[in-house]
Amino acid sequence: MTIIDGKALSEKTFEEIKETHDELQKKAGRKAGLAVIIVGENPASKIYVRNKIRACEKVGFNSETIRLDESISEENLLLEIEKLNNDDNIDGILVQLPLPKHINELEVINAISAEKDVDGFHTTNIGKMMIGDETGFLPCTPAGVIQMFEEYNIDLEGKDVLVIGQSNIVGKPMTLLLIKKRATVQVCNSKTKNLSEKLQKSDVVVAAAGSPKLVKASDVKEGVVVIDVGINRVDGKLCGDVDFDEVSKKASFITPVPGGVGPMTIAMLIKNTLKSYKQKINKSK
Ligand SMILES: Nc1nc2c(c(=O)[nH]1)N[C@@H](CN(C=O)c1ccc(C(=O)N[C@@H](CCC(=O)O)C(=O)O)cc1)CN2
Repeated sequence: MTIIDGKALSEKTFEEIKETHDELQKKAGRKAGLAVIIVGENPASKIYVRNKIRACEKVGFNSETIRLDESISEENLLLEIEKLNNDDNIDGILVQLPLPKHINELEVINAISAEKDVDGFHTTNIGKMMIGDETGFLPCTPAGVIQMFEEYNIDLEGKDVLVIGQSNIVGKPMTLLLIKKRATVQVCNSKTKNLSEKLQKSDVVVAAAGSPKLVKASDVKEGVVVIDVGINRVDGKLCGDVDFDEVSKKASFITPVPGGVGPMTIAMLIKNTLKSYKQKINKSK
Protein backbone atom coordinates (compact mmCIF):
# COMPACT_ATOMS: atom_id res chain seq x y z
CA MET A 1 0.00 0.00 0.00
CA THR A 2 1.25 3.44 -0.94
CA ILE A 3 0.22 6.59 0.88
CA ILE A 4 -0.11 9.39 -1.68
CA ASP A 5 1.84 12.24 -0.13
CA GLY A 6 0.01 15.42 -1.15
CA LYS A 7 2.16 17.58 1.09
CA ALA A 8 5.42 16.45 -0.57
CA LEU A 9 3.91 16.71 -4.03
CA SER A 10 2.67 20.23 -3.32
CA GLU A 11 6.14 21.27 -2.12
CA LYS A 12 7.67 19.87 -5.33
CA THR A 13 5.09 21.83 -7.36
CA PHE A 14 5.93 25.04 -5.45
CA GLU A 15 9.65 24.60 -6.18
CA GLU A 16 8.95 24.20 -9.92
CA ILE A 17 6.63 27.23 -9.92
CA LYS A 18 9.18 29.35 -8.03
CA GLU A 19 11.86 28.55 -10.61
CA THR A 20 9.61 29.45 -13.56
CA HIS A 21 8.35 32.59 -11.82
CA ASP A 22 11.89 33.79 -11.00
CA GLU A 23 12.76 33.53 -14.70
CA LEU A 24 9.58 35.20 -15.98
CA GLN A 25 9.78 38.00 -13.45
CA LYS A 26 13.12 39.16 -14.87
CA LYS A 27 11.50 39.67 -18.28
CA ALA A 28 8.11 40.92 -17.07
CA GLY A 29 9.48 43.43 -14.56
CA ARG A 30 6.84 42.54 -12.01
CA LYS A 31 5.81 39.63 -9.80
CA ALA A 32 2.67 37.57 -10.21
CA GLY A 33 -0.12 38.79 -7.93
CA LEU A 34 -2.98 36.96 -6.21
CA ALA A 35 -5.87 38.69 -4.41
CA VAL A 36 -7.89 36.72 -1.88
CA ILE A 37 -11.22 37.99 -0.59
CA ILE A 38 -12.56 36.58 2.66
CA VAL A 39 -15.97 37.56 4.01
CA GLY A 40 -16.69 36.96 7.70
CA GLU A 41 -14.90 34.99 10.38
CA ASN A 42 -15.30 31.30 9.42
CA PRO A 43 -12.34 29.71 11.29
CA ALA A 44 -11.65 27.03 8.64
CA SER A 45 -11.76 29.63 5.85
CA LYS A 46 -9.24 31.75 7.76
CA ILE A 47 -6.83 28.77 7.90
CA TYR A 48 -7.20 28.10 4.15
CA VAL A 49 -6.68 31.76 3.27
CA ARG A 50 -3.61 31.96 5.50
CA ASN A 51 -2.20 28.85 3.78
CA LYS A 52 -2.82 30.39 0.34
CA ILE A 53 -0.96 33.56 1.31
CA ARG A 54 1.93 31.47 2.71
CA ALA A 55 2.07 29.54 -0.56
CA CYS A 56 2.37 32.85 -2.45
CA GLU A 57 5.28 33.83 -0.20
CA LYS A 58 6.97 30.47 -0.85
CA VAL A 59 6.97 30.95 -4.62
CA GLY A 60 7.67 34.70 -4.53
CA PHE A 61 4.25 35.98 -5.68
CA ASN A 62 2.71 39.19 -4.38
CA SER A 63 -0.52 38.65 -2.50
CA GLU A 64 -3.27 40.77 -1.10
CA THR A 65 -5.94 39.70 1.40
CA ILE A 66 -9.19 41.68 1.44
CA ARG A 67 -11.03 40.99 4.70
CA LEU A 68 -14.67 42.01 4.60
CA ASP A 69 -17.30 42.06 7.29
CA GLU A 70 -19.90 39.27 7.41
CA SER A 71 -22.62 41.92 6.89
CA ILE A 72 -21.20 43.37 3.64
CA SER A 73 -23.82 43.77 0.91
CA GLU A 74 -23.49 41.83 -2.33
CA GLU A 75 -23.27 45.15 -4.17
CA ASN A 76 -20.24 46.28 -2.16
CA LEU A 77 -18.56 42.91 -2.57
CA LEU A 78 -19.03 43.20 -6.35
CA LEU A 79 -17.42 46.65 -6.23
CA GLU A 80 -14.33 45.17 -4.51
CA ILE A 81 -14.10 42.54 -7.25
CA GLU A 82 -14.43 45.19 -9.94
CA LYS A 83 -11.44 47.09 -8.50
CA LEU A 84 -9.33 43.91 -8.63
CA ASN A 85 -10.51 43.09 -12.16
CA ASN A 86 -9.10 46.47 -13.24
CA ASP A 87 -5.80 46.14 -11.36
CA ASP A 88 -2.99 45.25 -13.80
CA ASN A 89 -0.79 43.90 -10.99
CA ILE A 90 -3.37 41.27 -10.04
CA ASP A 91 -3.32 38.05 -12.07
CA GLY A 92 -5.59 35.95 -9.90
CA ILE A 93 -8.67 36.73 -7.81
CA LEU A 94 -10.54 34.36 -5.55
CA VAL A 95 -13.39 34.71 -3.11
CA GLN A 96 -13.09 32.19 -0.30
CA LEU A 97 -16.19 30.00 -0.03
CA PRO A 98 -18.61 29.57 1.61
CA LEU A 99 -20.11 33.08 1.56
CA PRO A 100 -22.76 34.33 4.01
CA LYS A 101 -26.29 33.25 3.07
CA HIS A 102 -27.46 36.72 1.92
CA ILE A 103 -24.88 36.74 -0.91
CA ASN A 104 -25.45 34.94 -4.20
CA GLU A 105 -22.31 32.84 -4.75
CA LEU A 106 -22.81 32.41 -8.49
CA GLU A 107 -23.24 36.18 -9.06
CA VAL A 108 -20.03 36.80 -7.14
CA ILE A 109 -18.00 34.09 -8.90
CA ASN A 110 -19.14 35.29 -12.31
CA ALA A 111 -18.26 38.92 -11.43
CA ILE A 112 -14.59 37.89 -11.33
CA SER A 113 -12.98 38.34 -14.75
CA ALA A 114 -12.76 34.83 -16.27
CA GLU A 115 -9.09 35.59 -17.11
CA LYS A 116 -8.35 36.10 -13.39
CA ASP A 117 -10.59 33.31 -12.05
CA VAL A 118 -7.78 31.12 -10.72
CA ASP A 119 -10.28 29.02 -8.73
CA GLY A 120 -11.70 27.87 -12.08
CA PHE A 121 -15.29 28.37 -10.88
CA HIS A 122 -16.44 30.98 -13.45
CA THR A 123 -19.05 29.74 -15.92
CA THR A 124 -16.64 30.46 -18.79
CA ASN A 125 -13.90 28.30 -17.24
CA ILE A 126 -16.34 25.50 -16.45
CA GLY A 127 -17.44 25.62 -20.10
CA LYS A 128 -13.82 25.54 -21.29
CA MET A 129 -13.13 22.51 -19.08
CA MET A 130 -16.22 20.79 -20.47
CA ILE A 131 -15.04 21.09 -24.08
CA GLY A 132 -11.32 20.69 -23.32
CA ASP A 133 -10.24 24.29 -24.13
CA GLU A 134 -6.91 24.46 -22.31
CA THR A 135 -6.79 28.27 -22.14
CA GLY A 136 -9.12 28.14 -19.12
CA PHE A 137 -8.46 27.36 -15.46
CA LEU A 138 -9.34 24.00 -13.91
CA PRO A 139 -10.95 23.91 -10.45
CA CYS A 140 -8.11 23.39 -7.98
CA THR A 141 -9.21 20.34 -5.96
CA PRO A 142 -10.07 18.07 -8.94
CA ALA A 143 -6.97 19.30 -10.79
CA GLY A 144 -4.89 18.40 -7.72
CA VAL A 145 -6.39 14.90 -7.64
CA ILE A 146 -5.55 14.39 -11.32
CA GLN A 147 -1.98 15.53 -10.67
CA MET A 148 -1.74 12.93 -7.89
CA PHE A 149 -2.89 10.15 -10.28
CA GLU A 150 -0.31 11.28 -12.84
CA GLU A 151 2.60 11.55 -10.38
CA TYR A 152 1.90 8.10 -8.94
CA ASN A 153 1.38 6.58 -12.43
CA ILE A 154 -2.17 5.50 -11.62
CA ASP A 155 -3.79 4.71 -14.97
CA LEU A 156 -7.51 5.50 -15.09
CA GLU A 157 -8.32 4.23 -18.58
CA GLY A 158 -11.16 1.70 -18.40
CA LYS A 159 -11.28 1.85 -14.59
CA ASP A 160 -14.57 1.90 -12.68
CA VAL A 161 -14.46 5.08 -10.64
CA LEU A 162 -16.97 6.07 -7.98
CA VAL A 163 -17.24 9.75 -7.09
CA ILE A 164 -19.15 10.37 -3.86
CA GLY A 165 -20.49 13.93 -3.84
CA GLN A 166 -21.69 16.19 -6.61
CA SER A 167 -20.70 19.69 -5.50
CA ASN A 168 -19.87 22.35 -8.07
CA ILE A 169 -16.32 22.70 -6.74
CA VAL A 170 -15.36 19.02 -6.41
CA GLY A 171 -17.76 16.24 -7.47
CA LYS A 172 -19.01 17.63 -10.80
CA PRO A 173 -15.67 18.91 -12.18
CA MET A 174 -13.90 15.77 -10.84
CA THR A 175 -16.29 13.66 -12.89
CA LEU A 176 -15.48 15.59 -16.07
CA LEU A 177 -11.73 15.31 -15.56
CA LEU A 178 -12.02 11.55 -14.90
CA ILE A 179 -14.07 11.11 -18.08
CA LYS A 180 -11.28 12.91 -19.94
CA LYS A 181 -8.91 10.23 -18.58
CA ARG A 182 -11.18 7.58 -20.16
CA ALA A 183 -12.47 6.24 -16.83
CA THR A 184 -15.99 4.87 -16.39
CA VAL A 185 -17.48 7.17 -13.78
CA GLN A 186 -20.45 6.79 -11.47
CA VAL A 187 -21.52 9.72 -9.27
CA CYS A 188 -23.30 9.21 -5.95
CA ASN A 189 -25.09 11.58 -3.60
CA SER A 190 -26.85 11.33 -0.25
CA LYS A 191 -29.91 9.77 -1.93
CA THR A 192 -27.92 7.01 -3.64
CA LYS A 193 -29.19 3.51 -2.87
CA ASN A 194 -26.81 0.63 -2.07
CA LEU A 195 -23.68 2.79 -1.80
CA SER A 196 -21.76 -0.09 -0.24
CA GLU A 197 -22.52 -2.36 -3.22
CA LYS A 198 -21.31 0.31 -5.64
CA LEU A 199 -18.15 0.87 -3.59
CA GLN A 200 -17.36 -2.85 -3.64
CA LYS A 201 -17.36 -2.85 -7.46
CA SER A 202 -15.12 0.21 -7.82
CA ASP A 203 -11.44 0.26 -8.78
CA VAL A 204 -11.05 3.88 -7.69
CA VAL A 205 -13.05 5.86 -5.11
CA VAL A 206 -13.07 9.65 -4.79
CA ALA A 207 -14.86 10.55 -1.56
CA ALA A 208 -16.09 14.13 -1.37
CA ALA A 209 -19.25 13.84 0.68
CA GLY A 210 -18.26 15.77 3.81
CA SER A 211 -19.29 12.84 5.97
CA PRO A 212 -16.67 11.59 8.47
CA LYS A 213 -15.50 7.99 7.93
CA LEU A 214 -18.32 7.27 5.47
CA VAL A 215 -16.16 4.79 3.51
CA LYS A 216 -15.37 1.70 5.58
CA ALA A 217 -13.01 -1.22 4.94
CA SER A 218 -15.95 -3.62 4.49
CA ASP A 219 -17.22 -1.41 1.60
CA VAL A 220 -14.17 -1.59 -0.65
CA LYS A 221 -12.38 -4.26 -2.64
CA GLU A 222 -8.74 -5.33 -2.24
CA GLY A 223 -6.36 -3.10 -4.18
CA VAL A 224 -8.74 -0.15 -4.46
CA VAL A 225 -7.31 3.35 -5.03
CA VAL A 226 -8.85 5.77 -2.50
CA ILE A 227 -8.80 9.55 -2.78
CA ASP A 228 -10.21 11.28 0.30
CA VAL A 229 -11.35 14.85 -0.38
CA GLY A 230 -13.32 15.16 2.87
CA ILE A 231 -12.13 17.55 5.55
CA ASN A 232 -14.17 17.07 8.70
CA ARG A 233 -13.48 18.24 12.23
CA VAL A 234 -14.56 15.68 14.81
CA ASP A 235 -13.85 16.43 18.49
CA GLY A 236 -11.30 19.02 17.38
CA LYS A 237 -9.47 16.47 15.19
CA LEU A 238 -9.28 16.51 11.39
CA CYS A 239 -10.53 13.44 9.54
CA GLY A 240 -11.63 12.62 6.03
CA ASP A 241 -14.62 10.80 4.53
CA VAL A 242 -12.65 7.54 4.68
CA ASP A 243 -11.81 5.37 7.68
CA PHE A 244 -8.10 5.64 6.87
CA ASP A 245 -6.72 3.18 9.45
CA GLU A 246 -8.93 0.31 8.25
CA VAL A 247 -9.33 1.11 4.53
CA SER A 248 -5.56 1.55 4.08
CA LYS A 249 -5.16 -2.18 4.90
CA LYS A 250 -7.04 -3.05 1.69
CA ALA A 251 -6.06 -0.17 -0.59
CA SER A 252 -3.21 -0.12 -3.12
CA PHE A 253 -3.03 3.70 -2.95
CA ILE A 254 -4.70 6.04 -0.46
CA THR A 255 -4.55 9.73 0.43
CA PRO A 256 -4.37 10.81 4.08
CA VAL A 257 -6.23 13.68 5.78
CA PRO A 258 -4.50 15.95 6.55
CA GLY A 259 -1.61 15.95 4.07
CA GLY A 260 -3.39 14.57 1.01
CA VAL A 261 -5.71 16.43 -1.33
CA GLY A 262 -5.82 19.67 0.75
CA PRO A 263 -2.24 20.80 0.06
CA MET A 264 -2.68 19.91 -3.63
CA THR A 265 -5.69 22.26 -3.83
CA ILE A 266 -3.41 25.13 -2.84
CA ALA A 267 -0.63 24.00 -5.17
CA MET A 268 -3.08 24.05 -8.10
CA LEU A 269 -4.26 27.54 -7.14
CA ILE A 270 -0.68 28.76 -7.32
CA LYS A 271 -0.20 26.91 -10.63
CA ASN A 272 -3.32 28.60 -12.06
CA THR A 273 -2.04 32.00 -10.89
CA LEU A 274 1.26 31.38 -12.69
CA LYS A 275 -0.69 30.42 -15.82
CA SER A 276 -2.71 33.64 -15.65
CA TYR A 277 0.47 35.69 -15.11
CA LYS A 278 2.09 34.01 -18.15
CA GLN A 279 -0.99 34.67 -20.29
CA LYS A 280 -0.98 38.36 -19.31
CA ILE A 281 2.74 38.78 -19.98
CA ASN A 282 2.36 37.18 -23.40
CA LYS A 283 -0.64 39.40 -24.21
CA SER A 284 1.22 42.63 -23.36
CA LYS A 285 4.23 41.72 -25.56
N1 LIG B 1 -12.61 29.92 -3.16
C1 LIG B 1 -12.52 28.65 -2.73
N2 LIG B 1 -13.17 28.27 -1.63
C2 LIG B 1 -13.06 26.98 -1.21
C3 LIG B 1 -12.24 26.05 -1.91
C4 LIG B 1 -11.58 26.49 -3.08
O1 LIG B 1 -10.88 25.72 -3.78
N3 LIG B 1 -11.73 27.79 -3.44
N4 LIG B 1 -12.04 24.77 -1.41
C5 LIG B 1 -12.41 24.49 -0.03
C6 LIG B 1 -11.40 24.92 0.99
N5 LIG B 1 -10.00 24.95 0.57
C7 LIG B 1 -9.57 25.93 -0.27
O2 LIG B 1 -10.00 27.03 -0.26
C8 LIG B 1 -9.01 24.12 1.18
C9 LIG B 1 -9.34 23.17 2.11
C10 LIG B 1 -8.34 22.45 2.77
C11 LIG B 1 -7.01 22.66 2.48
C12 LIG B 1 -5.91 21.97 3.21
O3 LIG B 1 -4.77 22.16 2.87
N6 LIG B 1 -6.21 21.21 4.23
C13 LIG B 1 -5.19 20.62 5.06
C14 LIG B 1 -5.65 20.74 6.50
C15 LIG B 1 -5.73 22.17 6.93
C16 LIG B 1 -6.45 22.33 8.26
O4 LIG B 1 -7.68 22.47 8.24
O5 LIG B 1 -5.79 22.37 9.27
C17 LIG B 1 -4.96 19.17 4.66
O6 LIG B 1 -5.89 18.55 4.17
O7 LIG B 1 -3.85 18.72 4.87
C18 LIG B 1 -6.69 23.59 1.53
C19 LIG B 1 -7.68 24.31 0.88
C20 LIG B 1 -13.72 25.20 0.30
N7 LIG B 1 -13.69 26.57 -0.08
